[in-house]
Amino acid sequence: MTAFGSSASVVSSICIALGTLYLARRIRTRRARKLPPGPQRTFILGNIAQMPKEKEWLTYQRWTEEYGDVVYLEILGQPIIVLDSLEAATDLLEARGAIYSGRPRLPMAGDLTGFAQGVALATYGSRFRELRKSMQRELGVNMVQRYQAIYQDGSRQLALSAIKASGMLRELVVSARQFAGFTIMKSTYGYTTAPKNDKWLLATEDVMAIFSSAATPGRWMVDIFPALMHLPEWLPGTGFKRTARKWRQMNENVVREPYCWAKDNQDSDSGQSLNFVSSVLGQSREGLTNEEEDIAIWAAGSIFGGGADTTVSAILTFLLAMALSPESQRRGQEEIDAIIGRERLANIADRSNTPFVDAIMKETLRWHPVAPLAIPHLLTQDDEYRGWTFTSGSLFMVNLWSILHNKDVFPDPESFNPERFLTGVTAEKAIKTVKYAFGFGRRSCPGIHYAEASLYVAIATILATCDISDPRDDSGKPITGDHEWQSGTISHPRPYTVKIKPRSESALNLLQGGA
Ligand code: HEM
Repeated sequence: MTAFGSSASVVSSICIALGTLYLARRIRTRRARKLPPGPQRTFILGNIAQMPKEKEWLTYQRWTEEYGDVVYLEILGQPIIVLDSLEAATDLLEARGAIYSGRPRLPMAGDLTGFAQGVALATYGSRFRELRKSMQRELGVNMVQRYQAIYQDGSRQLALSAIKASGMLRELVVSARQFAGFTIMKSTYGYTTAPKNDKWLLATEDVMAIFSSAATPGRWMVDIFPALMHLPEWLPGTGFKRTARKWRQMNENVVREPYCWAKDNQDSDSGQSLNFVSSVLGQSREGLTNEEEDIAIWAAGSIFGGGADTTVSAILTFLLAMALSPESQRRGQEEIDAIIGRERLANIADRSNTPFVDAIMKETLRWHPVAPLAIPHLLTQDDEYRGWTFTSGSLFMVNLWSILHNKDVFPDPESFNPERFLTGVTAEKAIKTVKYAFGFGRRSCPGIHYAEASLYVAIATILATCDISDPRDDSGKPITGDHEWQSGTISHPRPYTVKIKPRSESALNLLQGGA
């Protein structure tokens, strides 16, 4: 698929010429300002050639050692500032959240394909606030307790399918996806996904692949020259508009269809009252206005968008960590045996009584953060910081990976060590810092309580019932220490296998019989 047809028209040539002049002017203006240090830039292209293609977090961390914790980059005139310390990230994204909470505008993915209707790419403004309010009301720490039975059901299925997937490369990922899909679709819409090839999960996977293509940096000319968005579709070279129209329809379908299903089924046996949509609908006797319904549809859709891939990544990181760290696994199992016993499976309330298992979850989120660079924040007003001037429209990336591998807070950061949250002089600081795995300020993850509750139940269920061992990479070689993680906003471990066996016959019975 091409982003911009090969018959690149006169129109695009004019746009490129005008755009280039515009960029050159912007760059000249900016040169007069005091900017943070960063790698040497070239005229117009800026730092394009130096931008890392994989394990970006390591390159940014290396640049920090050279230039300091605030690094300035520029691509085609777009300022990008990398924040590599907790101090800089909280100073700007939290303390000055009122002006550091925008999101980059992605004309292809956001405007044309419609992803900016969801929370993660929404422009910072009144609609965004309504979306966040709806999510925060329904996903608060107490509200997620109502999904208890769903987390438990999903976790039993996850443990059983992980046992079946033992030693297999692809099936483990399928099990983790099924867990995320089941828990989210059930708690958001009351819909029970099919054990295999569920129509909505398949459609959602297609739409997530569309998002990856639509949001690929540099792929779409319209992302560089947003004015192209307004060209009519009949003009040669505007194939991207037809592609976007088709994609938009698919995107709208995956958020609207389950919502309509939930609405129709909320009083029947299959649609439970304990789901996000029925709860939102239940708050209004007269029915929702069109605006309220739009918020409900996209807030619900954002749960899948924000929660599915992140959960998969965390589960895969946890299983690998357990295979690589048998001592942590054994201590987690012993704690569960002693506190919860072998007669039932874990629930959310057990979390406060099982500090080591809770620490395994925290360490999973720290050891390799699900979103190592979070999602870029956009500055919406000129600002000054430590004597530097940042212009409105600058993008701010936080190197979460680096913050969560800071040796002063997390000594020996490469090793998986849940103990760091329980004892030692840095434990308190470690607990405070690890919450930033969910991002910063007004854009921090609204699913934090949901994610922690579902991950805790899944981790505790697997530890209680399974033994995990023998990690191998995709070529069958044993993994002994280092393993690689893939690039992307959501980063997964590179494909691997582990052996997963039931701990005992009674553990298997518990999984098969339900708690
Ligand atoms: C292990 C699980 C998860 C992790 C580590 C995680 C982490 C993050 C991070 C780092 C961000 C970006 C924050 C920023 O820009 O400063 C984010 C945003 C977001 N997350 Fe999560 N997340 C997880 C699970 C979830 C779940 C379960 C949901 C839904 C229930 C969710 C919904 C969202 C949404 C909607 C956003 C966009 C927020 C906005 O732009 O205002 N996430 N998440």
